[in-house]
Amino acid sequence: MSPPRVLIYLLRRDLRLADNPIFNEISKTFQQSQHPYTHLLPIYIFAAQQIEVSGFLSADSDRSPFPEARSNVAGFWRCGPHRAKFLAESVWDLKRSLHNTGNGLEIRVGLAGQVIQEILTAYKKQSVEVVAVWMTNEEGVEEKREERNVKEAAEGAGTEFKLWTDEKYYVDDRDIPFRDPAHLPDVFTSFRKQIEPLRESPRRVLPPLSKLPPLPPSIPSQSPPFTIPSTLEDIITKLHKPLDPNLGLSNPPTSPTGATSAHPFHGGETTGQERIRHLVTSGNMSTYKDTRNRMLGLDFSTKLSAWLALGCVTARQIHQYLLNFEEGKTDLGKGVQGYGKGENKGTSAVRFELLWRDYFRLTTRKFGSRLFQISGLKNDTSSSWSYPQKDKEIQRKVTRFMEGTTGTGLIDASMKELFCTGYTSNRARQNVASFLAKHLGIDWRVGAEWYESLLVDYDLSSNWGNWNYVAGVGNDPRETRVFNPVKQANDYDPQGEYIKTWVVELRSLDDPRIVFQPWKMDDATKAVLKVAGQDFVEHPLKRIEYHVGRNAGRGGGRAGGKGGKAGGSRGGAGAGGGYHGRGRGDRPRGQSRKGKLDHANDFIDD
Ligand SMILES: Cc1cc2nc3c(=O)[nH]c(=O)nc-3n(C[C@H](O)[C@H](O)[C@H](O)COP(=O)(O)OP(=O)(O)OC[C@H]3O[C@@H](n4cnc5c(N)ncnc54)[C@H](O)[C@@H]3O)c2cc1C
Repeated sequence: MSPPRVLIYLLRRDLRLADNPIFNEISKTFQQSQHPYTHLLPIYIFAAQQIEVSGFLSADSDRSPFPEARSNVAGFWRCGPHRAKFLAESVWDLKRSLHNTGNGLEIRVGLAGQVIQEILTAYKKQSVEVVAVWMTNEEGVEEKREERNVKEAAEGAGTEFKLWTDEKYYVDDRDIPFRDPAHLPDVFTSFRKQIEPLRESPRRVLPPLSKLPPLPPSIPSQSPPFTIPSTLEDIITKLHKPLDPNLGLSNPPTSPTGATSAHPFHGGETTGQERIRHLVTSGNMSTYKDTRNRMLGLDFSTKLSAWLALGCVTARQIHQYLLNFEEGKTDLGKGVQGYGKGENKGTSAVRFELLWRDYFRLTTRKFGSRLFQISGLKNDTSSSWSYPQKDKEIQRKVTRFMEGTTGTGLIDASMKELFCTGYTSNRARQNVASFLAKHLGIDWRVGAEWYESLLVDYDLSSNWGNWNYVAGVGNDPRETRVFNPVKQANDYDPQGEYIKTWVVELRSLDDPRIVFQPWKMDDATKAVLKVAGQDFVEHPLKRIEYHVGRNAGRGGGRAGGKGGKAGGSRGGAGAGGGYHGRGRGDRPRGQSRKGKLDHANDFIDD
C-alpha cells in the first residue's frame, strides 16, 4: 500500500456538505483513478480569539494560554451562550454527516495558525505527507489574519496552501460586476441595480457529492492544556462553562411564563435544510413580504440567518428551492399558494434581503477595519458619542439598556427577548440600534458588541454593517433617520402583544399607549402592577415625544384611560379622553421634530 497523502480542510463558516465547493472538488477528484490525496482530514477549530475556550482545559488547575475572548470596547464575551450552542450543534451535525460518508471531523480549540502548525509538525515526525491545507475565505480583519497565519504555517512546513472562495452568498464573487472592492457603490440601491434581475443572478447549486476519502489512519491529538470531549452535550457544557449565566448583569432578564422563543432551532445543515423546506411547504416564503415586519412567532420571517451565518446553508440553495417552487419543478410546496406561478412578492422579497447580506459582506471587503471604528464607514468624526468606560452614569444607562429596563416598551421587550433567546426581529433590531445611538447618544459599538455576544445569528458583516447603518455612520443615504420606537410599536405591535410577552409586568394593561411608554402610567396603576419605584416606570432613559393618536395602532389598538388601567378595570377604547386631537404626535407620517422618522413599511433599503 502506498503511504498516506493527506489533505487538510480547515472548516470555518462553511459548515455543510452540500453546495460546498471544497467538498465538491474533493469528491470529484476522489472519483479519478489517480488520487492526488488518499486521505482527508476535515478540522473545525473553536477560535480562541472569538470564543472563550478555557472550558476545555483538561484540569481545573490548568491555565489557558489565550487572553479571554472579550470584546474590545465593552469587554463582553464575544460568543455568548446561544450562538455557542448553535455553533456546536452545527459542527456536530457536520461531523455526523461526514461520518456517514465514511469520513469524519476533528474538533480542536486554539488559534488556527498554531493548530495547523502543530498538526503539520506531528505529521512530519510520523513521516506522513500532507499535500495541502485548504480553507475558505472570509471578510474581516481577524479573519484575514487567520488566513495569513494558516498560510504561513502550511508554507512553513512545505505544504501547499489554498484559500477558496466560499460560495455561500447569493451572487457568486465571480459574477459581481467589479473586481476592485473600492468600486462597490456606497448606496445599496445602486449596487442592487447593477445586479438585477435578482432572480437571474445566482449560479446553480453544486451537484450532490458521491464519495469522500477516509480519515487518515493517525490523527495528531489536541495539544495540552486542552481536551476535546466526545459528545455534543459535553462540548456545549465546555463552551458555556466560563460564561457567567447572567453575563455580568445584576438583574438579568428571565424568560417570562408563556414567552416562547422565536428561534427555538438547533444548528446544523440538516435542520437548516428542514427549515427551508418547511418555509416552502407552509407557504411562508410566499407571504414573507406581508409578514416580515412582525415580531412574534416562528414563521413571520425565514429565521434562516443563523444557518446562513455559519454556512450551514447557502443563499443560492434557498434561491434554488424558491425557483423549483415558482416553476413547479418538484412536488415541494405543491398545492400551496403561488406554486408553479413564477416569482411572487414574497419570494422576490426574500431574494432582496439575501442581497442585503451580500452587500454588507462586500462593504466589509471595501472598508476593512473602519467597520469597527466609532466614526464608521463614513469616517464621521462630527458626532459626540458618550463612552460608558468614562462615565458611571452612562454605564448605568448601558446596563439598563442591556437589562431591558429603559422605560420604552419596544426596546425593553427586544432586549429581554435577545437575552433570553438569542434572537430578535429585524424591526426590533433597527429600533434598538437607533435608540442606543440616536436617542441615548451612546457609543453604538457597545450595542454592536452586545449583539455579537448574544445573537444566535451573529455575522460580522451583517451585524457591524447594520449597526453602522442605523447609527448614521454607515451607508444609509438618509443620514438623519431616527426610528421612533413609540410610533414603531404603534405601527407594528398595535396591541402591545409583543411588548407584553417580554415585559411581563405590563401584561394586564389594556392601553397599548402605556405599554409603549410604561413611564406614562399613573400611580394607581403602578401600585396595582407592583412596579412603583422601578426605574422603567419612574425614570425612563428617554421620554420620547410621540403621542399615539386616537386610532391607536393601524391594527385597531385600543386607546385606554390616560393612566393605563390594569387588569380589566375601567378604561376601554377612548375612555378617559387621553391622546385626543392632532397634537404634536399627529404630525404627518414619517416626520418628527428632530430628524426624520423612518417610513412605516420600508425595507431596510434604498
Ligand atoms: C442592528 C442590526 C444588527 C443585525 N445583526 C445581524 C447579524 O449579526 N446577523 C445577521 O444575519 N443579520 C443581522 N441583522 C439583519 C437582520 O436583522 C437579520 O438578518 C434578520 O432579522 C434575521 O432573521 P431572518 O433570518 O428571519 O430574516 P429574514 O427577514 O427572513 O431575511 C432573510 C435573510 O436575509 C438576510 N437579511 C435580512 N435582512 C438583512 C439585513 N438588514 N442585513 C443583512 N442581511 C439581512 C438574512 O440572511 C436573513 O436570514 C441585523 C440588523 C440590524 C438592524
